[in-house]
Amino acid sequence: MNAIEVNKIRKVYNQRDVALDGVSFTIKEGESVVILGHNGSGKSTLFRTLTGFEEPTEGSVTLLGREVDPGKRRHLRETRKKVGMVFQAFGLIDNVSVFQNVLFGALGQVKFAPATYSLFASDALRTRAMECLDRVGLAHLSERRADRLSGGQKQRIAIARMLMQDPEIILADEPIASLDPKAGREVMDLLAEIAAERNITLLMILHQIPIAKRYADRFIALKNGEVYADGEVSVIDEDFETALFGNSGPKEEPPSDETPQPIEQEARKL
Ligand SMILES: Nc1ncnc2c1ncn2[C@@H]1O[C@H](COP(=O)(O)OP(=O)(O)OP(=O)(O)O)[C@@H](O)[C@H]1O
Repeated sequence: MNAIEVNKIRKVYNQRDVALDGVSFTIKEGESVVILGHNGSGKSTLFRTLTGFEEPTEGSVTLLGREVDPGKRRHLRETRKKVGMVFQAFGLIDNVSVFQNVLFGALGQVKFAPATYSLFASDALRTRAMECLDRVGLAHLSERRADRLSGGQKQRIAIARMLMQDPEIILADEPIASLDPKAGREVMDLLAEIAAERNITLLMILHQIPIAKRYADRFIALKNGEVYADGEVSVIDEDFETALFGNSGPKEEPPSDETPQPIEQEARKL
């Protein structure tokens, strides 16, 4: 089955700024795919349309066999429950414990407001939260406040939180852009292992070509809002990089100030 189907998506802002221009692709269940492209090529807009945070001007998106329609809120919420998201800026709640952060990953499945949530969470959910923490190797930090963690630990907690959703698709938007190389490799190893062991479809935006080649099977390159190339990562060479990014190569990301991106604020409301 196809996990993701993107059909002739066009997104025009302010009736003149074309961010996506007829983007189509399909991603099979269990595939691991990286989106590449220079700044402004449309990667973030594509992610926002995939999850219904942005309505395409034309075209359609289907996730796990269900059409993504921002107008149908309940239907969309059901679809999003199966889509785990990981962001550059982690999106954790700083002043509560690691355990509570992970528990909040199941918020879509219960009725309580976040403030009272951890008081009323069932034993089954608590046990699952500890299992998710254990899977990312950080069960021993469950009682620590989230803002007292390193960047790599924060991202692993964000992954544990996402696992509470039991996702079938993971969308990772520059998951290691704020991390040093060692922490970045650990997070990528973890994401890749989890995706492989659970047959989760993994779609990532990455800027580092060597990382993309190591962790994805396939790439989709965007250029000026169009699919410039789509194929196996093994074909990416220096000539291709130059053609895609110009002579300067992909832009280095500045260190993150951990300000949540708009999509994260939206995602937290779910
Ligand atoms: N809300 C918006 N209003 C108007 N134009 C927008 C909006 N969001 C994105 N754009 C424009 O759409 C184009 C694609 O932007 P997008 O953020 O999707 O690119 P990107 O590949 O994610 O870039 P980056 O790598 O810098 O994050 C850009 O020209 C951008 O200026």
